[in-house]
Amino acid sequence: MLRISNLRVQIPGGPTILKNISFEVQPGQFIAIKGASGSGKSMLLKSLALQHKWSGGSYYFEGEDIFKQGLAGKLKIRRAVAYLEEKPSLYQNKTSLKNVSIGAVTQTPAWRRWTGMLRNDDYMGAMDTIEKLGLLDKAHQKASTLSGGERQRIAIARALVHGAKVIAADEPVAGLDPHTADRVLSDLKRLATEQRVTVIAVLDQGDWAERFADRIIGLNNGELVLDVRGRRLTEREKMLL
Ligand SMILES: Nc1ncnc2c1ncn2[C@@H]1O[C@H](COP(=O)(O)OP(=O)(O)OP(=O)(O)O)[C@@H](O)[C@H]1O
Repeated sequence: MLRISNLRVQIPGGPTILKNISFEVQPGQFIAIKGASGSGKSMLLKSLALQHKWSGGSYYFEGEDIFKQGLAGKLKIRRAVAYLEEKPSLYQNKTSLKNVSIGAVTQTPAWRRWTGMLRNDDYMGAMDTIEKLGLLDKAHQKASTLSGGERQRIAIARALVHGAKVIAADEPVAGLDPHTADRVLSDLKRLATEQRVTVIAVLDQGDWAERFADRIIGLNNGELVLDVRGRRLTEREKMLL
């Protein structure tokens, strides 16, 4: 579904943040990214979502060479790969439902952001997705009153409603209590197994990666040093990170 070859990100006149990163991603996989602070985890997710410029490498999405397609290719990725920040930005004064249906700031025409108007099919689709994430009782609550875990799940619903096939979540459980973190990751896991949504999440703390992911990718100093499937990391592998 995604094929990344020799991804390189260099800051102009500055350091190289990612070097020769290559891997493939299948639909429905739940991939955890691990690595020390500054190893390039966020940059990798941003690069996959084309939120940061690539300095080199090739990017195939569903068999098509994205960079050869110019703007059309970039728009495809922007739609298909949703980058979720650690603390998702929501419109605080709008309800969960409006946040989910209006969409992310970058994807929404200005007039819809201002009016908050919804079409009927937007409304139904948004409510269905909110229900799938177990937040039906929060649909009409203002975003400013949601808990951290609820905000994460509303951001996930928003991404799905707007056509995301890949959720690239940057530390989605940082700062959440264990019960809430479990809930967020269980929802992501369910989306992966039942709806074939691909999840790529930075999961650095505790054993979340081992518990939820079916694959762990490890970064060290901008390089991919581990790609392990279906098992825990060995002590020797942990030393590589
Ligand atoms: N725009 C930028 N300009 C210069 N350096 C940058 C830029 N963005 C990231 N970096 C550097 O790239 C490196 C990797 O950053 P990144 O945020 O991807 O790390 P990370 O693995 O997510 O770290 P953490 O776990 O601390 O969030 C860091 O050293 C960071 O300072």
